[in-house]
Parts: sequence; C-alpha cells; structure tokens
Amino acid sequence: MNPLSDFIIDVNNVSMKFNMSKEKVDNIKEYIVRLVKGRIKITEFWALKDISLSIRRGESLGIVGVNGSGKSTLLKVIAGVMKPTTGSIGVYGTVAPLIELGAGFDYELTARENIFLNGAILGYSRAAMSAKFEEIMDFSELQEFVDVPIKNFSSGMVARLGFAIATISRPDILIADEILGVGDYKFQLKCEQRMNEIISTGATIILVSHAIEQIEKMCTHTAWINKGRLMAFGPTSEIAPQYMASLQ
Ligand SMILES: Nc1ncnc2c1ncn2[C@@H]1O[C@H](COP(=O)(O)OP(=O)(O)OP(=O)(O)O)[C@@H](O)[C@H]1O
Repeated sequence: MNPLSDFIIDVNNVSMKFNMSKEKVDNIKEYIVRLVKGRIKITEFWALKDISLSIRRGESLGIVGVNGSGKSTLLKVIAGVMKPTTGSIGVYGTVAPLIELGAGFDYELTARENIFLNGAILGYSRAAMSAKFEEIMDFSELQEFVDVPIKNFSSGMVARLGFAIATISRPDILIADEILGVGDYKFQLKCEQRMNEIISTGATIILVSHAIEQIEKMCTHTAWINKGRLMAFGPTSEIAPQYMASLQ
C-alpha cells in the first residue's frame, strides 16, 4: 500500500528563493543595460526555508504569520502556481485555487463575456457554462452589471465575480488567500457559507487568513510561519494560542 495514500497534501523540505535587486531603476531598458554591465546587485532572498508538513483527507490547513512571513508564497507553491526552488510537493486531488481572483479576466470584456472566457480557461464547455451562468450571476449579485466591461468594476466586484466562477466546481482541495476579506460583510458571510458547503462535501481547504477566528472555525490544522520558517504545525487548538501569544 502506498504509505502516502492517506495524505491529500504532502510538503517536503520546501524552500523558495527570490532574486531581488534593491537598486532603483527608472525603466526596464536601463535595468537590462545595467544588468548586462554587471552593475545591478542581485541579492538572494529565501521566502520559504525547509518547510515540511502533511495534511490527511478530511483535514484542513490554516496558514498564519505576520506580514511578509511567506504565507502567500507557501500557498502558491502548494497550488502549483510557483515551483519551489528545492523540495517537493505532493497534491493528491483536484485543486481550485482562489488566489489572484480575476487573474484570468480580460478587463475590456463584460462580466458575461468573462464568465465564458474563464469557463474556457477552467476547461468547461460553453453549454456547461451556460447552465451555470445564472448561479454565478446570482451569487456575485452583479446582475445589473452583466453587460458592463469589468474595467468599470471596483476591485471588490471583480473578486466577487472571480469567487463565484472559481467555486462552481466541487474540488477536492480549495485553496484561498484572504478570500473571506473580499467585499462587504454580507458578501464575506456568503463566501464563508459557500466554503463550508464545499468542506461538507469532504473537501480539504487551505486558508491564509489574518483572522485567527476564521482559521479556528474552518481549519483542523494550522501552520505558523515566520520569516519563511515553520515555527509550529499541528492541531489548530494547540497552534492558535501559541501564535496569538507571539503577537503580544
Ligand atoms: N515574486 C517575488 N519576488 C521577490 N520577492 C517576493 C516575491 N513574492 C514574495 N516575495 C517576498 O517574499 C516574502 C514573503 O511574501 P508573502 O507574500 O509570501 O508573505 P505573506 O506572509 O503572504 O505576507 P502578507 O501577510 O503581507 O500578505 C516577502 O518579503 C515578499 O517581499
């Protein structure tokens, strides 16, 4: 028997390095000229260092840490949006990444057109998207704006549309970055309710949130990271108080 069959996510010694230039350059041409002449100093920055954790089917993971600790980077690496510099990730199920909502949108197109465009990107046929169309419009509460180019939308409206589209499928793993902070309070409750519906189908969620109460409500396990390192990982009931104490 595969010893990992119990796991839905397995993160093994993952590290992520970014190359950063601290110099101020006015444009990309000047940057390239200086880079070629060796006049740009590149510094290595490790956003994640040696992270290992595993999540079993039926468990959910919350990721906490102060600003810039590496939470979003860890989420993107698990979602497969970024490849880690070293280490490996095993993901055993279908993933719906609710990160960078609206990243696949064309801002010149209307909400209606973007629903079909995004559907195509997600691999749905036009007929399948037509069947889901009303549900998406209802959920996002943007009926009045269905034929308006989304360049005229507020960022909250774009995120609502993105969330409604991304959650029409029933994935094994739902990955969300501060998603519940999108939109007004009423919409946040709707998002939370939809995420709970998805969890009740047996799906695993991975959630980055600054709101520890949200993590306590939705995640069985928590990973606390600081400066790219895993400070603690375990049941949320144990880790949440440790993290809160570190903030005092
Ligand atoms: N593409 C990138 N290139 C260079 N540095 C990056 C890149 N993405 C993230 N970083 C750096 O990596 C560190 C971790 O960033 P990350 O966004 O993962 O933190 P975070 O914990 O999600 O922060 P926040 O709570 O503010 O959203 C930060 O110092 C950030 O500047």
